Amino acid sequence: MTGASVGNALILACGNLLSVGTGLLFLHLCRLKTIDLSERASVFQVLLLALIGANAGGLLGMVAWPKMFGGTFHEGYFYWAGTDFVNYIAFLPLLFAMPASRIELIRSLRRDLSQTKVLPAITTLLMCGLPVWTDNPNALAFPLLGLLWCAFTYSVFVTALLTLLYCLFALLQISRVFDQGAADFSGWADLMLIRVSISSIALAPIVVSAYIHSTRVQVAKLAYSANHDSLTGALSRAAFMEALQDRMQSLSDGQCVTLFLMDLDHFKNINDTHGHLAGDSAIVHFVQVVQQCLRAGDVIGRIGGEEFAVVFAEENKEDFDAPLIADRIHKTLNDLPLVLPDGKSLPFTVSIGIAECSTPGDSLEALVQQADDALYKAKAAGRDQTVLNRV
Ligand SMILES: Nc1nc2c(ncn2[C@@H]2O[C@H](COP(=O)(O)OP(=O)(O)OP(=O)(O)O)[C@@H](O)[C@H]2O)c(=O)[nH]1
Repeated sequence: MTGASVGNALILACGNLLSVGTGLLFLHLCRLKTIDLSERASVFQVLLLALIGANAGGLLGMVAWPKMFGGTFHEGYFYWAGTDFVNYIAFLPLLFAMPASRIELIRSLRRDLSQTKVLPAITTLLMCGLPVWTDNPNALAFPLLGLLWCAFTYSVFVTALLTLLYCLFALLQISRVFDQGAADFSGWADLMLIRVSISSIALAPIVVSAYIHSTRVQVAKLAYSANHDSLTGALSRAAFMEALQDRMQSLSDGQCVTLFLMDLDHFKNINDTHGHLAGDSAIVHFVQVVQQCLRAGDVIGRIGGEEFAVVFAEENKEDFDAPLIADRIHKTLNDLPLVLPDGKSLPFTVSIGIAECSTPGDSLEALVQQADDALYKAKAAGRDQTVLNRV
């Protein structure tokens, strides 16, 4: 199909198989199913994979080149290895950054190349005009600035896609200039050198993108652990107070902010009788029960050891029935007791203090104080019940 003789076609196919097979063997020996480009070390893995695969191809090139084109061994090695290296660097990042599903892929493209974010891609495209206009291979480094802007703006996948397009464009441009004799190439060595330089240029945006992505992932993890309780996943005290403050500030006429303070009853007994681990399980179980009784947008926080709070999403003062929700929590906790590892169930109860405020400008401290008073009353009245205070 390529016009090569059967023998040559066989050699080309063997070269590709050897190169790809060696790369796969490398992944297998490193116990890597794939390379996660959001890891910082991933670019070095891609580089190593490309070098190993390209060198395997180069070894076959040493044998094949003199037979096919009558050149020397070392020409065969450099041509073959260089071509494979550029191909690997162009395609591997895209392969490893490819989203798992087609839906994810389309979503990623839509998100990154939406009207508001398309400028870096367009700028890169325009920058590719300079090498075309000048027919000078040195100008092929010019679009790197645009690609780096893309790396700062887009996901690793979209950056890898744009980088691949740049590589294809650059390789075509070099071949065109080489074929026309438009530039001062002194032979295959120069051609290969510039191809390998293109792959180095192409690696730069991938390095930047992988670094930015892994930093974002780390920051998101840190932010999550700073704002959430590690045992239950509920908001931490500080993050909950911030959410409550936001709710109070966005309060408008006709709405109310409702705060639940909930404290597990005789929790010390659970720890003393069943051990601390059972106590931890009871805390986790309680949060799951409460979450079942809430709607999306309602926020639960862990305020202290066995004390929790809930603030509800925007509520219409007339329609919202806070005691009804509290009753649902009591009932669900009663119906679904914690089951211990030995199969025995461990029933426990909760006391709930509710405070509501419907006047914009009321203070958060007053609301918390009212809920705390209500909780104290619920405890004093015998526990396993709810008391409501209105600010
Ligand atoms: N297992 C476990 N226990 C906790 C945790 N945080 C707090 N506690 C325990 O919760 C208990 C709270 O005890 P108290 O404040 O006396 O309250 P209580 O026994 O629940 O009694 P009342 O609140 O008056 O009904 C203490 O024994 C704490 O050690 C936790 O994360 N895990």
